[in-house]
Amino acid sequence: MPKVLISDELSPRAVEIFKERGVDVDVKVGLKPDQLRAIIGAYDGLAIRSATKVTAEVLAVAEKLKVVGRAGIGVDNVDIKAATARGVVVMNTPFGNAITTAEHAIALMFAVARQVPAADASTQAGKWEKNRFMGSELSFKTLGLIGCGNIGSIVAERAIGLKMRVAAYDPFLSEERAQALGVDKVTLDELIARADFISIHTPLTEQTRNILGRERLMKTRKGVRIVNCARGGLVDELAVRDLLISGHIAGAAFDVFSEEPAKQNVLFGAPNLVCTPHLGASTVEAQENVALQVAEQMSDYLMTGAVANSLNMPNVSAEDAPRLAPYLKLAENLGSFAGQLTETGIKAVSIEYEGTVAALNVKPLTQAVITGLLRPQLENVNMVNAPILARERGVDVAEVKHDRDSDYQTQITVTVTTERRTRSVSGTLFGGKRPRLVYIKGIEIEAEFAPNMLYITNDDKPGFIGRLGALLGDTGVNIATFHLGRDKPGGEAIALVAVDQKLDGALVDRIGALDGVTQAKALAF
Ligand SMILES: NC(=O)c1ccc[n+]([C@@H]2O[C@H](COP(=O)([O-])OP(=O)(O)OC[C@H]3O[C@@H](n4cnc5c(N)ncnc54)[C@H](O)[C@@H]3O)[C@@H](O)[C@H]2O)c1
Ligand SMILES: O=C(O)[C@H](O)COP(=O)(O)O
Repeated sequence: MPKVLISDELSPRAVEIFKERGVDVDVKVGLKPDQLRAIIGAYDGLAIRSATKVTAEVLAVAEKLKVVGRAGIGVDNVDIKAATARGVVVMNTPFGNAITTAEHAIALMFAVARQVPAADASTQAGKWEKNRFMGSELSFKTLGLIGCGNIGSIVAERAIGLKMRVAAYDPFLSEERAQALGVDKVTLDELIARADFISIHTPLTEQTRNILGRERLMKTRKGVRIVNCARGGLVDELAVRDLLISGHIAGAAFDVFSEEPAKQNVLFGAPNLVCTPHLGASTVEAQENVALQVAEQMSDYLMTGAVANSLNMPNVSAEDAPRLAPYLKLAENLGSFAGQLTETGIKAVSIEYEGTVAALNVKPLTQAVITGLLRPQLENVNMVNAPILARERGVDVAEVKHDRDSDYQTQITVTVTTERRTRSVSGTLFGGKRPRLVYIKGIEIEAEFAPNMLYITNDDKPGFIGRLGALLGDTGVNIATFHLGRDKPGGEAIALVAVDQKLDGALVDRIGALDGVTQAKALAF
């Protein structure tokens, strides 16, 4: 039974879902980094929000970990590169809290435009300062959105409903989408020059860090109001403080901070500042959504191999997962076959899909081929890190789908090019389930993959089979199956022999020395 650790506050729905789906679950919230490191080795999955930091150090000791599930959107607290390198799938729930967060941005915009929190504190302190709190209408003002993805788009729709004009800066926003939303697609400079309100909705990445830095903030319109419901680190907090004090910025609302929990921050105490403690996603509805979704996604992955909303793996739907399972086995075995026969550096691999398989989502199959191909050289390779490891090693990977009839109803061909040669191997599924080799180097041969196999190439001359059989018999090796193929009579022949035990190196050398043998290799699947 796979075991998951929930290390941040999640709706209890998550625990229910994990249990219903056969996943064991522990809830341990508020662990310090060293406490997390001490226990993470026991878990197959880790479910988090934004508090737990999934660092390279944590991942290094997460021996069994297969999946990190983020109940929410931002994954800047997960070292995705390190997770990928260790073969850990990282998934999030990209939509579950988007409406809630957009609503919070709108709420903060109103709060800062009408100084609601300060007016509330003053009123409850019995001051009745009716003339102190002069606000600004939102209607007909320009809202500048930096980032117009899921949350930014919802903010845009709501703002348009409030009669605001919306200008959006987002390099990935198409003109058509902007038109459909009713927003002006602008450059960042245009946005800075036009906006009365600026709301930021990008992830925190190396490109977006400090996107509202001091220089840019100083170019904003005097009296601008700024809302950050995305991530600390996107806006220069010290510059905002200075500009609030100077009066250039009329108000600012921050839900997120460069360091969280933000017990102290340079912004605190600045005039017309509204702060909330990272509450963007904190509604009952959003928390139910993300907890349920993350538990479903993680359980599906652990129990069936289905992958949804992953940031480092191609998605595999729950429907596709059982259909792909036998193909994954075939793909990995074909890659492994090629990898075990490859002694020198691999320069390129081409994976061709024909027949039924070509209609499937083949990305995971390609990753399975690369996994099998690299495993003889790299022990820790798996489907998640295989593409990166291949890229790091300069292996060019090509994936081709053929719309043509093949000899078999479904066929995968793996062609590996090394410095010395190009070798191809093809396989199919018998009965839709059982992986079979059907061609090696273009030579027809039909064989199942077995745990222990002997691969031999030899000259097609009489007497070889007898000599091989005698040697195996004399050394007590039992033959399970024996398959032969050749390119032409008297030409190059291949023998693929499944045996009942692991073959030792000395015996393989003796086989390699038999008359007519050009190569002998023990293979394991
Ligand atoms: N305060 C909260 O509780 C809370 C809740 C949910 C999400 N968030 C934050 O909000 C962010 C946005 O969430 P989302 O669901 O809209 O994500 P999203 O991926 O749908 O949208 C992000 C948008 O930012 C754009 N973008 C990327 N780089 C950019 C750049 N350099 N300049 C301008 N735009 C850029 C992308 O093209 C994309 O359209 C999340 O990454 C998360 O950090 C915060
Ligand atoms: O990225 C997110 O989903 C939000 O920042 C929410 O974070 P939280 O789950 O810690 O509230």
